[in-house]
Formats: sequence, C-alpha cells, structure tokens
Amino acid sequence: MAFLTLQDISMRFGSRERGFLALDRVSLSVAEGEFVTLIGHSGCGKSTLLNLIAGLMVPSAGRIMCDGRVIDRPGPDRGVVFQNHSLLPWMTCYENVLLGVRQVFGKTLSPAELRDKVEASLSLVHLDHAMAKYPHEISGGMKQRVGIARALAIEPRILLMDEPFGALDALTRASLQDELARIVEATRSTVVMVTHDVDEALLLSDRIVMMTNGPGARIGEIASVALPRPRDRLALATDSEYADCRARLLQFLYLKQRRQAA
Ligand SMILES: Nc1ncnc2c1ncn2[C@@H]1O[C@H](COP(=O)(O)OP(=O)(O)OP(=O)(O)O)[C@@H](O)[C@H]1O
Repeated sequence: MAFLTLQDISMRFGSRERGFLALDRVSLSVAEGEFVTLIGHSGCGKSTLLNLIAGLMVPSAGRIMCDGRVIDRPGPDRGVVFQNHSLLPWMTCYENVLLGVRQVFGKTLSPAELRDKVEASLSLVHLDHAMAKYPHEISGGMKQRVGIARALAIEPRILLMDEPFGALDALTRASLQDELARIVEATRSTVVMVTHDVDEALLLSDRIVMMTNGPGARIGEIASVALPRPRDRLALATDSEYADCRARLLQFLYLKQRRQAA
C-alpha cells in the first residue's frame, strides 16, 4: 500500500503569466520501506520535488499525502538531509543532533532518555568518538554522517535526502553509500533520495524515477531494480540486471533527455 503519495503535483514559481513552471503534474506512490531515487539533469526539479515532500514549500496544484495526512508544512515524520550538511557551527556534533531530538521528544522523554537517543544515532553512523567535536574539527564525510544521524534521531517515518554525498570525494562517497545501505536495512526506513549519480541510484534504490528536463518537468520513466538489498558493489559490477538497468538509465539521460552543456 502507498505510504507517500504525490497526486498531480505542479509547481510554478512566480506569477501565472510570467512565472516559471518547474513541475507539471507529477504523480508518484512510495510504499513503506521502499527506497526511491529521483534522477535527472540539473535544474529539472528534483530538489523542488523533495522540498515539497519535506513541506518546505507547498505545491501550486495537486497534493501530497504521507501516511494518510496531507503535507503542507515540515514535520517530525520527515527527516531531511541536505547536500551541504547545514550543521550549526557553534554547537558540537552531539548538540547539533540533540537540537532536533529535544524539539520532537523534549516533552515526553527524560534528559537521560534524550541523551540515549542522540548517542544511539551518532553511534549508528560510527561517530561515537566525535560527539564532543565542533563541525570545523571534523571532515566533510563526518559532517554528512552527523547530518544523517540528526535526521534519523527524530525517528522519522520517511528520510528525504538531497544529494547527500554530492560534495564528497569518490572513496568517502562509496563508504557512506555502504553505510547508508546498512542503516536503512537496520531501521527499515522509507527513503526518497535525489542524486545525479547513476551508480549510486542503482546501488541503493528499489525504484529509480527518471525526470524529464524542465520547464514543466514530469516523470519520464521509472525503473525497478530487481536485486535484493543491501547490494554488494563488487558483485554488481558483473550482474546482468545491473548492466541492463544502467543502460536504460544512461539511454534516458543521454539520448532521450540529452542536454547541451551550459
Ligand atoms: N525559488 C525559486 N524561484 C524561481 N525558480 C526556482 C526556484 N527554485 C527553483 N527554481 C527553478 O526551478 C527549476 C528546478 O530547480 P531545482 O533546484 O528543483 O532543480 P534540480 O533538478 O534539483 O537541480 P540540481 O540538480 O542542479 O540541483 C530550475 O529551473 C530552477 O531555476
């Protein structure tokens, strides 16, 4: 059964006459526990779609439902991870995670229980040793892990990730992808993730939503990745299902939705 539903979502920035239509009647259903990736060329509206699901903006038309409720604002049922970690620089890693945990559970849990939640989520991303450090004292990969811990600590029903590893080097990126796969497996999270990276999408997702170029972007195709999760990146390299799916994605991006370089 659908857990998250996007029903005929359109998004126009600015006025009806002179504004810009970013998304044109996008519909999508995501089941509980599913990992869905949005992929498409730069500027097609992936972040806009994710921000709409996050409730950071409201659609010009259509509606988004999560677990039977209409989404019209941000809420603790949705945890968001952005590309640039957006940690508060004057707070330690522990305090950055505590901020959200206190907001969501502050009235119902004791200070010791709040502390346990923060520690458990930082431990999930292997940052037990860095809790007392400030953002400027840790690496880019570690900052992204704090961002993931912060999103997970509020125990969201759905995790929304906007190119979470986009700013990292290839090796750090690969190890964080593996870590995310492990965490999603352990927490059975529902995830919607934006990426530019075909291999990242194939490694992590159950379904890959390919978006057409804007203006008025729509869903072009949806590919199901019929391989059990979590996946082994080395085994994938010789898997025929992986190769077929990869070819389909590349054809969509570089043949059907070809873009001239800016
Ligand atoms: N606040 C805004 N006002 C006007 N136009 C906007 C606004 N936000 C986004 N847009 C436009 O909507 C389109 C989609 O933007 P969006 O950031 O969602 O694309 P994207 O696919 O996430 O791009 P990228 O992959 O480069 O991050 C773009 O043409 C962008 O210029």
